[in-house]
Amino acid sequence: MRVLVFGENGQVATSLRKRAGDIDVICLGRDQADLGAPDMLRAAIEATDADVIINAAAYTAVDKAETDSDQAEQVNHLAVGTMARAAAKRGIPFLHISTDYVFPGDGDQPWQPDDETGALGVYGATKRRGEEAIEMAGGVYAVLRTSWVVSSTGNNFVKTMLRLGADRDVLTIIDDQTGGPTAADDIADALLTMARAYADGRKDSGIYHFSGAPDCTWAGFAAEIFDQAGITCEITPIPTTDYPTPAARPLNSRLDCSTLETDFGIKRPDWRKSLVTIVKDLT
Ligand SMILES: NC(=O)C1=CN([C@@H]2O[C@H](COP(=O)(O)OP(=O)(O)OC[C@H]3O[C@@H](n4cnc5c(N)ncnc54)[C@H](OP(=O)(O)O)[C@@H]3O)[C@@H](O)[C@H]2O)C=CC1
Ligand SMILES: Cc1cn([C@H]2C[C@H](O)[C@@H](COP(=O)(O)OP(=O)(O)O[C@H]3O[C@@H](C)C(=O)[C@@H](O)[C@H]3O)O2)c(=O)[nH]c1=O
Ligand SMILES: [Mg+2]
Repeated sequence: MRVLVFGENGQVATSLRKRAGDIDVICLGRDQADLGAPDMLRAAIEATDADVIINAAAYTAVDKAETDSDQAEQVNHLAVGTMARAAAKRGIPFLHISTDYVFPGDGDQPWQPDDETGALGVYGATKRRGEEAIEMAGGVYAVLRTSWVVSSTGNNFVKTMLRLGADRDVLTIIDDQTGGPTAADDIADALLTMARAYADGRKDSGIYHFSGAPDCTWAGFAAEIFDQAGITCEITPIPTTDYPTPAARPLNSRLDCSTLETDFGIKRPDWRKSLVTIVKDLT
């Protein structure tokens, strides 16, 4: 089985190669497939002999997107539509990754895949338009919404905490945003399981949720990171209102992941176990 991946150096693309096993995973970097160049995307899909396509490339700089919205729109929406239409034309199933930031974050109930969206910022809004473009393309697809992605490569909260925690005696960390930290390796495993089902003939399309368990706040996440890394750094829990950022973030990022288990047998992984490997790699 062969999988064509858009994205090469990101957290999830790196994990897809690492976790491929006997699956032939071919990653296209910016030089081979720039998401700003629709012709390159169409040409790559027209030429591929892959059984499944996964898009692991995205504009993920949440705050920067507020002032760089044209670029975020191109990468997270327009390019995704181009890929999905080209995949539909070839009859190749298209797997895509989206985010908890498509939701407004009110309430305290886990979001269901068919709940009404309402992004608070440009990043989330462009990611939602990308999902809609896939739904409209008419092919076989699955969108996997995940949250709080961490790994031993790329930029993420674990790396930031290991860096800041080593330097400071005290850190103020948001304690009223709740969600599920998710290891890129676990996302890769989920996507490869899904890819296998589609390569084996699955025809049902849909949006699914996938995040690590248990849900926690960023302060709770930081505490576990410091604990595992043996870092002594006091955490002062703060409300979001004390941490102003260009983009607003959802307070409630809990994702109900049950349909992924029903349809694909994929359970929520314990992020604390996946974190052990990441902390080991980074320390
Ligand atoms: N990070 C997170 O916390 C979360 C991420 N997600 C989603 O998961 C998916 C994977 O995210 P993650 O692996 O963390 O992302 P990263 O930011 O680690 O990687 C994004 C990748 O996209 C590539 N990319 C960006 N712009 C372009 C472009 N114009 N042309 C080609 N490639 C481009 C980057 O390439 P280069 O290396 O060359 O810059 C990079 O390899 C994304 O869809 C994201 O929205 C969902 C929830 C949380
Ligand atoms: C560095 C730092 C961050 N924080 C907070 C800010 C923020 O709410 C939270 C996490 O910081 P980040 O910069 O990692 O947040 P952010 O980049 O918004 O993370 C998001 O990225 C996109 C791509 C997604 O799709 C989301 O699921 C989510 O993972 O921690 C503190 O409270 N104190 C600190 O010292
Ligand atoms: Mg970030």
